[in-house]
Amino acid sequence: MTDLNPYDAVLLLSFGGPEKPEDVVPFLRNVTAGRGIPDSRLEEVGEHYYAFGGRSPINDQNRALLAALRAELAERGVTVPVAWGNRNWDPYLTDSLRELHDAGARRVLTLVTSAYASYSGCRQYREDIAAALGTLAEEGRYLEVDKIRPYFNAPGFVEANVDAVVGAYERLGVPPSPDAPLVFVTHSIPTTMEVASGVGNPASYSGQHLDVAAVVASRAAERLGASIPWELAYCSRSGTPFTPWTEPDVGRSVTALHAGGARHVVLAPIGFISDHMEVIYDLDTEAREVADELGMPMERAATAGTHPAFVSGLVDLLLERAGSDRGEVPERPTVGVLGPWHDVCPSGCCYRQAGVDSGVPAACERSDAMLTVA
Ligand SMILES: CC1=C(CCC(=O)O)c2cc3nc(cc4[nH]c(cc5[nH]c(cc1n2)c(C)c5CCC(=O)O)c(CCC(=O)O)c4C)C(CCC(=O)O)=C3C
Ligand SMILES: [Fe+2]
Repeated sequence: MTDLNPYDAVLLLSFGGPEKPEDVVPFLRNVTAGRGIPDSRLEEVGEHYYAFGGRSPINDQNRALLAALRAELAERGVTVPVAWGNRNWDPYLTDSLRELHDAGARRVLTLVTSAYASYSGCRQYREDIAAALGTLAEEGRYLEVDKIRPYFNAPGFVEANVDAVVGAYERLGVPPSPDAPLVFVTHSIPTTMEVASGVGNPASYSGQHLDVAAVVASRAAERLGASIPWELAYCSRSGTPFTPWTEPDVGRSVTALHAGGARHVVLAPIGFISDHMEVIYDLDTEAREVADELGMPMERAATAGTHPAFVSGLVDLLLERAGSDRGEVPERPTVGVLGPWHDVCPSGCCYRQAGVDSGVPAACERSDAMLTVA
């Protein structure tokens, strides 16, 4: 039988986003607390949100994913509560965990809305979990939280992205070729974070993307009947101009492809799982302006969203993790060459800066037993 034992609750853990104009500034303060992001960048990012009525689509997308996960779990006979909590906005992680605790949960299995391993997509969420568990322990509420492995190379996520690339070329109406190349896009991160993401892992953040991109491109090419020239670009750089971040920016990439003779382009945001602000602003608004100015028809591939293969793949990962925890040896399917990531992070995994232990406690790693003693 399908069984989430020993876990008695599931938590969808995400970034959070503002829901109305008054939320924008306090949300940005939460995101950037102690991060050294210049005020000018914050004002600029605030404008992105105001341009969409002060509301990020991310919360509604998480509500939809939550509903889809509940339905898929129920379909498989798993009836545990499934909650949703955020790092930066209501519903906050601590409140969601408190509610789960008070409803009787003691062992919670988390999945974060970030598919790749890096400080921003892995350790930072684990730091938030540790902080929340600390707060709850002070209240006399004890919980243990585990997290599923990063799922960028899980078959369901990849299948959703293959469908998305095929769909984008169909809308473009032009087959893939050097005239119509594919640009995979993900969130830029500081190069120090990029280096740190590879320490103790089979590949760094960008290496993980390259591995998935190669598979997505070749499977989409098979379905489209033409090979796909592709590259990886980045969006949403912040920080000061003096700090190096992963490059090229997607706008530069599109411009360079045009200069090299391309006259159409497809963007595939494989770094993101839903059409949140980074996608609708940085790609659908900013990158589209670049393509429009060049007179280059552009299609943007869908994100995984609530694609059935993605949702059912996430449930597979929850069940897989439960099986491992029971001492079974479940299959851990992946695509590409890197293989499955660790279920439990090694203690030095995904620092913000390689070799620099910030001293901030992080949950879901090998040395966190103390945090979870009930
Ligand atoms: C790798 C990565 C992901 C993908 C993985 C994942 O999904 O987690 C991601 C997702 C997201 N990032 C988001 C929003 C923001 N990220 C910021 C800032 C930063 N992101 C970073 C990295 C990432 N971010 C980094 C290294 C910074 C610099 C500050 C720091 O070093 O920590 C800032 C501050 C202003 C700015 O500088 O842009 C904002 C507002 C939203 C919400 C969108 C919405 O509201 O719809 C989402 C899903
Ligand atoms: Fe971000």
